[in-house]
Amino acid sequence: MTELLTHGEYTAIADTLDLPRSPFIDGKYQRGHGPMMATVNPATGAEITQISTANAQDVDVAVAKAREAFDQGHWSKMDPDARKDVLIRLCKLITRNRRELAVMESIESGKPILDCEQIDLPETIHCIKWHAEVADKIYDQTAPTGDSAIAMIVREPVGVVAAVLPWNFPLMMLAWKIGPALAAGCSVIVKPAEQTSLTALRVAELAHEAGVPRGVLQVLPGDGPSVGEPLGLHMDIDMVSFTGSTETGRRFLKYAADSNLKKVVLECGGKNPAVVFDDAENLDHVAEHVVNAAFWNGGQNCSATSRLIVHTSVKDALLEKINARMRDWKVGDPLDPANHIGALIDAGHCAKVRSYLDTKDDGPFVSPTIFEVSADDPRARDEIFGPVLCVIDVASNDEAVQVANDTAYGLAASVFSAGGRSAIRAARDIKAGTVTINCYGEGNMATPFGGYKQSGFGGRDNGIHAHDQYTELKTIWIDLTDPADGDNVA
Ligand SMILES: NC(=O)C1=CN([C@@H]2O[C@H](COP(=O)(O)OP(=O)(O)OC[C@H]3O[C@@H](n4cnc5c(N)ncnc54)[C@H](O)[C@@H]3O)[C@@H](O)[C@H]2O)C=CC1
Ligand code: BAL
Repeated sequence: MTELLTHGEYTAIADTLDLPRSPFIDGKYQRGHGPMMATVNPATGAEITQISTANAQDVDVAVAKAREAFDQGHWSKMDPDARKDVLIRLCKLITRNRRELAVMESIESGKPILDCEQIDLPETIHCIKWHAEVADKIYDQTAPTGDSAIAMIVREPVGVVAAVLPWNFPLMMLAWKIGPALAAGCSVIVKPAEQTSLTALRVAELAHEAGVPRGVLQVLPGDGPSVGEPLGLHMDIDMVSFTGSTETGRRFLKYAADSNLKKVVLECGGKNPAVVFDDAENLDHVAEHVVNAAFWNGGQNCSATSRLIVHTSVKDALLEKINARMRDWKVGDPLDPANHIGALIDAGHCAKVRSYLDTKDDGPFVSPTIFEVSADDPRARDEIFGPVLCVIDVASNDEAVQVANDTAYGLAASVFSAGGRSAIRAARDIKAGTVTINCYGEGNMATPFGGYKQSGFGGRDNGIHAHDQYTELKTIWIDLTDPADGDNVA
């Protein structure tokens, strides 16, 4: 585990960061044609720097460069083991610069430095490495055609990919997209969320230093309408991989329909249940997982547990333990390694989260909050995306599963029960992309992540399955019959 520095040492690093300030296009930072945009420290409200943003004109240039790079084949047709080596080099460069990246991430996103150092940075490196290692281990197939033909089913990189990212895990979501996309041989244009551009820009620079050819990884900072929309509508982008709100995800489906039917993969919102049955064992363990799941990253996590659906018989005992644990979650300055919850991303988001709470305080910090509500209360139905846990008590285990499924979302869920069969039955019955039993988690890099219903569309991040997103299947049919034997035309 990364050794932490002191609050003062992190502040000193923050004061001396060399910050990227423009789009990264064609292997270098270039001034964009959009307006200058302030990037702001959510914890202090202070401007960190001004960033030159991209606009539709820059999107056109970046797409042309990405296409040129793809068609030249220096990356897309590079031997997979050579591509792997370059990506491993990138991981080494990220590791060498991890402290700088962790601080950059913390001051721009409000995430606790503790998480940046011990979760986001290690996971980012692990993700890119994992997919790099896959690059030279995926085999193509041949189909069962019989003796008269051989049909090869080959994977080819999908082409030019736009990765449109959220602000809640700027580096990790970057890695979830570029890891498999670059490993597959695609050219990638990243649009970071407007609140969090810095680390994506810096990683693109490091990727270039590692040997990723120019045009293969480009980063266009800017807002949704100025950069996201032209990417979504572009006629020469083959695919969009998006993580963010369901509302914006829906827009990308429309953009695709209105342009070139580009492939769209969406990882969207959630209202994720933790279901606690009457036979749940070790309520301390349950409380620990529920608290982590609800409040990690200030609840700004698409897979955060935001509904605790608990059998009446264990509710009071469990809530007592949850309340006791919540007190350990310190909220405050993200650069202080003692804090577990930093600042929420911006004032607009704080106002949204607070509109569900009774508190009248303001400022960027929101303390963890628990409500007991009925299943139809808006707090139990809307994605609040803050450190807020709604508790719904139920009279039976069957009712718990029914309430768990009573949502438009289906990203993640957890089931706590000592009964192996009933827990597995519940895991099968809950409509969600990831269901954990007697723990909370998103799986690991080897397991696919994505949602049912309005939580997702078109594919999965992570696991070998992520590579399916970024490849097309091509059939190459070879006729083996001898023309001299007669008419072979099917
Ligand atoms: N699934 C997840 O991981 C996330 C969910 N959310 C949810 O979404 C809510 C709103 O947060 P936002 O930052 O507004 O999310 P968003 O979905 O609007 O933003 C995600 C990305 O989409 C881009 N975008 C926004 N509008 C666009 C448009 N018209 N065309 C193309 N691209 C566009 C943004 O610039 C950003 O890069 C949050 O309160 C939360 O409930 C937010 C971030 C991540
Ligand atoms: N937790 C990973 C995906 C997301 O929250 O955006």
